[in-house]
Amino acid sequence: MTEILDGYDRRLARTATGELADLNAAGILEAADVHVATRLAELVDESDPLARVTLALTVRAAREGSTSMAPEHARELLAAGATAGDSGVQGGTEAGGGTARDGESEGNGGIESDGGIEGTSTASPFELPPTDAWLDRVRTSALGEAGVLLVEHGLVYLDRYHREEVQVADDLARRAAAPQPSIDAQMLQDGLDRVFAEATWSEQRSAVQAAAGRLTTVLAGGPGTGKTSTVAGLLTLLLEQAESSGHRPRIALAAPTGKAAARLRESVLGSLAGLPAQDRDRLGSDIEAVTIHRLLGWRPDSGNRFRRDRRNPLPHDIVIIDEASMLSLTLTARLLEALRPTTRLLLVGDPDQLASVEAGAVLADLVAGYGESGPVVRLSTSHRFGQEIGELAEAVRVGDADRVLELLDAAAPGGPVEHLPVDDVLGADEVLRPRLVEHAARLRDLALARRHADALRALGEHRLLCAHRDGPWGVGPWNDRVERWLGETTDYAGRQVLGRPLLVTTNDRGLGLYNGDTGVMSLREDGRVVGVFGEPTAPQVHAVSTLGEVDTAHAMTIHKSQGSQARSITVLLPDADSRLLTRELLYTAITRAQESITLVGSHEAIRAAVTRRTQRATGLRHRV
Ligand SMILES: Nc1ncnc2c1ncn2[C@@H]1O[C@H](COP(=O)(O)OP(=O)(O)OP(=O)(O)O)[C@@H](O)[C@H]1O
Repeated sequence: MTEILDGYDRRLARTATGELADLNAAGILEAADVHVATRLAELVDESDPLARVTLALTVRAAREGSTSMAPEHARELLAAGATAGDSGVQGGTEAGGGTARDGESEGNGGIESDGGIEGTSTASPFELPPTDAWLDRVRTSALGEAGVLLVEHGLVYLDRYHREEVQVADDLARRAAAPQPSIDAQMLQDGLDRVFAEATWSEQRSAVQAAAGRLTTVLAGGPGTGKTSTVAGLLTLLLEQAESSGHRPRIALAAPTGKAAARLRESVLGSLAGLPAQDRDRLGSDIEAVTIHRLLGWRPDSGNRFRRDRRNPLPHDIVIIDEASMLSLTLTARLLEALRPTTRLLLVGDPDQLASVEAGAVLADLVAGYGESGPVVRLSTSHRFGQEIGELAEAVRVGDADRVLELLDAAAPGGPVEHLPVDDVLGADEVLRPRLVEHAARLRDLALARRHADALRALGEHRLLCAHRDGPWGVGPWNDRVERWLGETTDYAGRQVLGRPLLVTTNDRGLGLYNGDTGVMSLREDGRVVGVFGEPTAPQVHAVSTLGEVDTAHAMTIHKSQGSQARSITVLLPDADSRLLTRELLYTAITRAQESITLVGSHEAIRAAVTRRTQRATGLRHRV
């Protein structure tokens, strides 16, 4: 959303001059974009204003999740800025739909404006030449000559992301060209007949068959399509293959977040439990899943480099990465370079979900780039949802807004799918208040009774999800509202401590708590207030004084909910013109629900969400 900033807005880069200052004042560039671009342009003595603007727009694109800048997006962005500037209207729409990212919903630097930003300055639209001439000028500019900016596939890259995209594509190509693992075909067939004996498992069976003979596999599928069952089946059959060689393969299970890693371990163990005894026992129960950062080994001197790399690769024979939709380009590059040439890699995830917080949309790119060929194996039948949620999720996934609205209109209140078609958020209070207060009160009662496992179980019963952090549809006000309602409804006045749902916002490896983990404030036997986290089967109890940064989580953002599920989900959708409202966001929210989903928002908001795609300019899909 393009905004006109007033002279006191913190988003203004005070030292900016010329065209960058104008674009900053028009709200097209943030102060950070201007600072980075100015510094890099100074380093190479760039004198061409067009090259400086291109650089700043490329920095902006990276901040918004793209690995490169697409000229047509930039053109639309500037045109929207000019419109906003001419009319002095605050908050024009961003044509071309820059990517709505976590940074905005999470940090929300006022994107959903809190009002009060006056149109006191005017946007000075920067005249862009025709695209070919523009890209030629970038190529021959000082920034282009110095390799700070690169032009390829009609996109403009910052050097780092270009390098990483090329590396990822090269590493994948090298792995595809290398000799593939040899397999005892008869043993594999016998194993598949045992593990996936019933006809309903044919998709998983084909997936394991394909993956068993490959160094790299991308296993793509929506929720409940049997991805974990495929992973469990593949692992046990690969272990069986290795038995005759006497070498037990080393296996790494990892995910981009700690929460997803913990869930991966639980679900692989759960899937193993359903296998015949001989296959279940082969893997054993001492499997561990870790974050990719931990797998690669943190380095205190670098946020982007790891102890494991080409010179010091991972010792594992099989590396499985779950929730691969959250993989950024940089992390993928680091992961691939840390694999030995003979290590099998299985990337598992749902390409239709929200992409990573950082630049890149690796899983979606690989699936789009390879199509149905190459290393991609797709699972398409969901075995988890009831029919209603499954149909709704599928209609959203394919972008059929009419069908989505038809399903919502036909849905009965109290059923697995529910729609509260309100324009004004307060219009939903009557339905939401009892639901939210009941859940919060139950958490509080269980905490008071010191029933930690039950409190964690109750946490997974319901979740309120928002697109934004702030504003009327945001997490902050809804957390406050639930606490106020709870205070009004019960004899607990003021802010509630016991039973307060918690969301961890930083990684604490010492405590084993990770960004995105959820827990409950509870009471220990000795009467101390503690935070309880983890699985109900094995609650982790930590004194409140030892906890790092935690937020209240009566409500949480859809971004933060990625990788987790709840029995029932309520989603607050913002106004139709919110740029965060995209198909990927709505799909991710709906697919968090195991048994029931309630969408709160107008028909226009739902239509806008289904039709607006997250647009990330990335070149990986053209390279693979
Ligand atoms: N082909 C199948 N036939 C019958 N049941 C299946 C099949 N595939 C999966 N299931 C069941 O569906 C449920 C979900 O499967 P699984 O956990 O493997 O899916 P998933 O894709 O990993 O889900 P998510 O990513 O949402 O966790 C499990 O209970 C599993 O036993």
